Amino acid sequence: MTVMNFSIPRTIIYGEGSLAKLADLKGKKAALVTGGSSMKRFGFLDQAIAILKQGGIDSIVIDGVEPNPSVETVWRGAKAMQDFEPDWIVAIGGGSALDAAKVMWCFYEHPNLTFEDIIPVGAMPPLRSKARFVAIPSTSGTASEITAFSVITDTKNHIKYPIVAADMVPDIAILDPALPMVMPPNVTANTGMDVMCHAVEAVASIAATSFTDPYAVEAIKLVLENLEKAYTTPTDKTARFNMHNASALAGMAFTNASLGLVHSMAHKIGGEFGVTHGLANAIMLPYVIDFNRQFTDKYAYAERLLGIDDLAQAIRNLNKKLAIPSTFKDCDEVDFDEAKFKTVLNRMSENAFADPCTLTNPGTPSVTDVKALYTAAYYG
Ligand SMILES: NC(=O)c1ccc[n+]([C@@H]2O[C@H](COP(=O)([O-])OP(=O)(O)OC[C@H]3O[C@@H](n4cnc5c(N)ncnc54)[C@H](O)[C@@H]3O)[C@@H](O)[C@H]2O)c1
Ligand SMILES: CCCCCCO
Ligand SMILES: [Fe+2]
Repeated sequence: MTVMNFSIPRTIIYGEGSLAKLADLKGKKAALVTGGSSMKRFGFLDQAIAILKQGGIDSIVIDGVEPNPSVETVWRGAKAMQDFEPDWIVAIGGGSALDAAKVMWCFYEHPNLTFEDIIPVGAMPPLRSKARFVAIPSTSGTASEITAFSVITDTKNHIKYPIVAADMVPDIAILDPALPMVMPPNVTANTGMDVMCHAVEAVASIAATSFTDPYAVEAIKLVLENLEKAYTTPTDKTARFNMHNASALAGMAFTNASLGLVHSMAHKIGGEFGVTHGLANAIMLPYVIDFNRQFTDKYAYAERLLGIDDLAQAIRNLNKKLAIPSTFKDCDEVDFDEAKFKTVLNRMSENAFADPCTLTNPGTPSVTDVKALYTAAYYG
């Protein structure tokens, strides 16, 4: 029997009003990292600055983190941290902001590293010699507030790299449902289906254990019961609270069990076309479940526990209620030009095959299998 590890943040603070707990941080200086538009617009960024000040902590803001954050953005933030020398890093926003902040933190603590140095799984050197990390998610969600992962895009080769390092698990996660409550319906839908995908892929993962399955199955249950409500009634506090917790629960599962082929493929089609991560996951998830059934009975395990007949069909039904298209061809979020799709298909399939998430897929696909799955998800 091999030695296993199960790690999650030391402290997870959740529920209405939990943002105020920032006042309990002990320290002198904090660097706040955010995308900036929604957190500024809805006042959460100013609230965080004021609460930190109450606790005696001065802060700077590193904003402008873009969706699918780039290496350039990470270096810009790391430089600002090297100049300010914070003892806390407070990331507030969506997964893009939280992910960018994690790698900024790494380059703040290790300024001589290159991005290529940290691409190999587990290659990042230890963190926390200069700062500790608080993550405050505004989407429900990528669960970057829980995970040992960060996804950064190399704009030179259009590849999204999942960076994997245990030290990147935040010290504190603050799950205040007031933040995701202001998400517009399309962001609610896309990020909510990312939660579903995290949970389903974690259950089917070859690294799934009795430590991870309970979190993953509970997350699937909460998404099935709450996502449509959060989408149709954005101010429903119970639905937002349950979705925000579902995101973190799924995160506790997949930060330890990792994911599978859907995420590998979502990373690479995201790098090529810029499609939103959760939307790409939502479109592809049913196709990959149908493909993976030949390798695993874990979908049937989850169906029995949840009392549902066909998980892939339940996901197709939920996608429809969330106005998520069943194919990339019908997806109007980005221009999925057919000629470009055909041109990049081979490269995208090879890159997805090489993505770390493929390692824990319940079965090993061939590059031809990946191409066939992209094609099925493109045309239907
Ligand atoms: N680290 C991990 O474990 C992990 C897991 C899954 C995905 N990811 C990565 O996370 C990124 C996606 O993050 P995301 O899905 O949270 O989206 P995001 O951070 O890219 O944000 C999407 C959009 O929603 C807006 N937004 C965010 N919160 C909002 C709110 N409360 N109200 C209104 N608008 C809001 C943002 O400004 C942005 O325009 C991708 O790069 C993906 O690869 C990381
Ligand atoms: C190896 C796990 C990487 C997780 C990335 C989530 O998009
Ligand atoms: Fe994801």
